[in-house]
Amino acid sequence: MQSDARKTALQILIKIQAKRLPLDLVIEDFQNTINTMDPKDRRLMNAIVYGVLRWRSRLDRVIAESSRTPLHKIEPRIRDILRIAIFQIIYLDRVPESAAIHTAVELTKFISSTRGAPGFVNGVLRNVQKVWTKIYDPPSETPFIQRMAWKHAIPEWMLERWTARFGEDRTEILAQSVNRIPSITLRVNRMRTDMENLQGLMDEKVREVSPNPWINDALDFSHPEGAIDRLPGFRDGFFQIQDASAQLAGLMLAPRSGERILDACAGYGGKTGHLALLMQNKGEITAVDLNGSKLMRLTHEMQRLGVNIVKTQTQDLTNSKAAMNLGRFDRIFLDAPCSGMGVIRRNPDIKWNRDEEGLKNFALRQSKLLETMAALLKPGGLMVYAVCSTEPEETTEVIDHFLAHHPEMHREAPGARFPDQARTLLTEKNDFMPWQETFELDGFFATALRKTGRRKVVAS
Ligand SMILES: C[S@@+](CC[C@H](N)C(=O)[O-])C[C@H]1O[C@@H](n2cnc3c(N)ncnc32)[C@H](O)[C@@H]1O
Repeated sequence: MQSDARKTALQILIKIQAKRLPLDLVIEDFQNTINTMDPKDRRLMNAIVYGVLRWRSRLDRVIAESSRTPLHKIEPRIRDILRIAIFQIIYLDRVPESAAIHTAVELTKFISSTRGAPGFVNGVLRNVQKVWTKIYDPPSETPFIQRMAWKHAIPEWMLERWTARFGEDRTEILAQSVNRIPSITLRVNRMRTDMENLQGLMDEKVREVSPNPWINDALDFSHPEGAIDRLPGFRDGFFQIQDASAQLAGLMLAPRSGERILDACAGYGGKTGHLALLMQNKGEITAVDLNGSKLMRLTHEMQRLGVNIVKTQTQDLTNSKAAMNLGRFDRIFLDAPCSGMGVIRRNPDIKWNRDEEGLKNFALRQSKLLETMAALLKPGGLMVYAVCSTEPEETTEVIDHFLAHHPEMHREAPGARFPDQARTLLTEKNDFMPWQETFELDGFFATALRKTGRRKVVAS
């Protein structure tokens, strides 16, 4: 019988590759299967999926060196099986080489009807041990960009733009950091419990639990014993998982009890839960997303947290006319869809699913969303524009372009709710822009924009 861990890992990798779908969405699709796995299998499955995506181009180099068939001519599903096996041989000490090869051959029989496929996989993998140590690291004379791409498994186009912006030294640190496995951060639900109680509950089920240095009411931890929803206090709504960067962006909006808030692009409700907490569950939050099934999950999430001030609406917010049906808001959080290039360490598929053209398309969509938000914000109101990226197209350039066309909107420094210790993460213009390589935070961008008056219509 084929091990569930490897089979599920393979199915996830095939789906990501074939449909260019984001890892988190694909994992969602497999959640029922994952929930039935025992913790050991689930850990192995996670290690394989994330490991293969993290090191993909390096693993492919080993395949190319070990196979007589050129890499691009190998059937994509067989390529994924080879990547899974090579990842185990190189990175997972606990898996003997023979087991990695045997399970790869079994997987091949399971998914391929091509007669020679199992023999081909067996033959390639028998060569791996001989070749991988010779070619895994680049020769020292390799030019910088190619050396970084080889060593850290990062596409050259990303390294080129980072090197042009930051120089070689910082790019190297950034390249290393995107492959580090980050700790997980949770936000304590103060309506249900407190830090001390939750830390006590967590202590036995996770490792390295400690208060997050940037923000109050947040705990960092690693190596959860099982799935997050099995951790103590989860079912009781004691916490929500959310990186400190995203929490700091929520504090920039600083919503108050009784206000009318729009959570635009609300997704599964990470920000919604935080905003409701800041409002002490008093007032009204309208959570909007293009994806209705995400909003259904958001509704369950709010029930779990004990939040009852949220109503949801499935809507395309790039259509500013249609959005007027939502009414006007005191504050708006726009968590815009983006490349996610600040969170590669959590979503390593982003390395292989993005290109420069795509950044321009994101920027166009972000600009349209900002236009809608400008119309929905009450005079005197505040909005926060946020993306989990630090690429200029999606951050400063989008905002500078927007402000040039909206004299009624102004950047504003975060208010008193923003923690003092995090002010070092603000730029000269008061944009919040932490760097993942320096601060152990997700790469992020958020800016607060105040609407100071009505927009003047200029006669042409
Ligand atoms: C960055 S994610 C939101 C994450 C969420 N706010 C959270 O904290 O968990 C961006 C969201 O924008 C949604 N989206 C994309 N295009 C949209 C549009 N035109 N109108 C409304 N929502 C959109 C996506 O479905 C996705 O859920």
